[in-house]
Amino acid sequence: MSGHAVLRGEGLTIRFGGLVAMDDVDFVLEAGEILGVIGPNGAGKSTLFNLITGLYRPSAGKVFLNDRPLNGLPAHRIVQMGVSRTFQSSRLFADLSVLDNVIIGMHSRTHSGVFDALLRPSKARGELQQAAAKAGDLLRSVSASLYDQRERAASELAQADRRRLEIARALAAEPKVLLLDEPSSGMDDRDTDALIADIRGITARRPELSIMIIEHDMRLVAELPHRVMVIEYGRKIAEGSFQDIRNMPRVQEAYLGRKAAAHA
Ligand SMILES: Nc1ncnc2c1ncn2[C@@H]1O[C@H](COP(=O)(O)OP(=O)(O)OP(=O)(O)O)[C@@H](O)[C@H]1O
Repeated sequence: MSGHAVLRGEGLTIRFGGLVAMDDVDFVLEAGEILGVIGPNGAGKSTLFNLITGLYRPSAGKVFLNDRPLNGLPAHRIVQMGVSRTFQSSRLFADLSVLDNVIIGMHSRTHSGVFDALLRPSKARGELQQAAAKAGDLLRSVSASLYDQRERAASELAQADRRRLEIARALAAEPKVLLLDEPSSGMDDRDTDALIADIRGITARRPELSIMIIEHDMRLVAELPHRVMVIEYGRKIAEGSFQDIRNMPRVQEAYLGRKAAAHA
């Protein structure tokens, strides 16, 4: 890690009617860092990602990418600037091939549009061929088994491979920051171990990539993130190494309830 803040949130707040889903949250993500985001169901974790990626506009507060404010920018512009994400529920194009799903993830980096396709088809075709080669390389670098399945429709993949493909597609936009929303959901222990190894492989090849990862699987949270922040009722209640935060009474209460934590 470089100590340089790539992504920063200041005083992030959002209200939905009477509900304060995010309440004055500050965070910093350093270059090359993996930051875990944990908290009970409904705590506001996905809301945080939605605020960062421009799907939600904060009621107050700001997000900066390398000191440039992201507030008010449309979601596609934020992807172009270097923040990409996966979603809790699959957003893959189910009928398209694995390779085509990755090529679509690259579209913010390819320059031919509809007019090029109509008026300068050879240019568009050339770009597409390059994109296919690049998408193949990317798939291979994320997972050899995904690469072997590159011609299959996304809908035919096993659940764990779909999750891998979502990560590959998000990486296709060549992000500086990757946001992973519960990547291990629906996975058994074996798949989760493979996912941990995949993410390690990704960061080994891209040491500057910064990752925020929302997770419920504590094995993954214990192994991957350098630092973990804990959210409850839209507020940040703790931050530190997994070893530090796991024993904090405040964190145990959030997960177990006050009485149970006292007996834990
Ligand atoms: N668009 C919205 N309109 C109204 N309420 C919303 C909206 N988005 C989120 N919320 C509310 O904000 C709160 C936080 O939701 P969020 O999905 O961020 O929680 P979470 O921590 O990601 O939960 P989980 O772990 O179950 O995925 C919840 O009470 C949710 O109902």
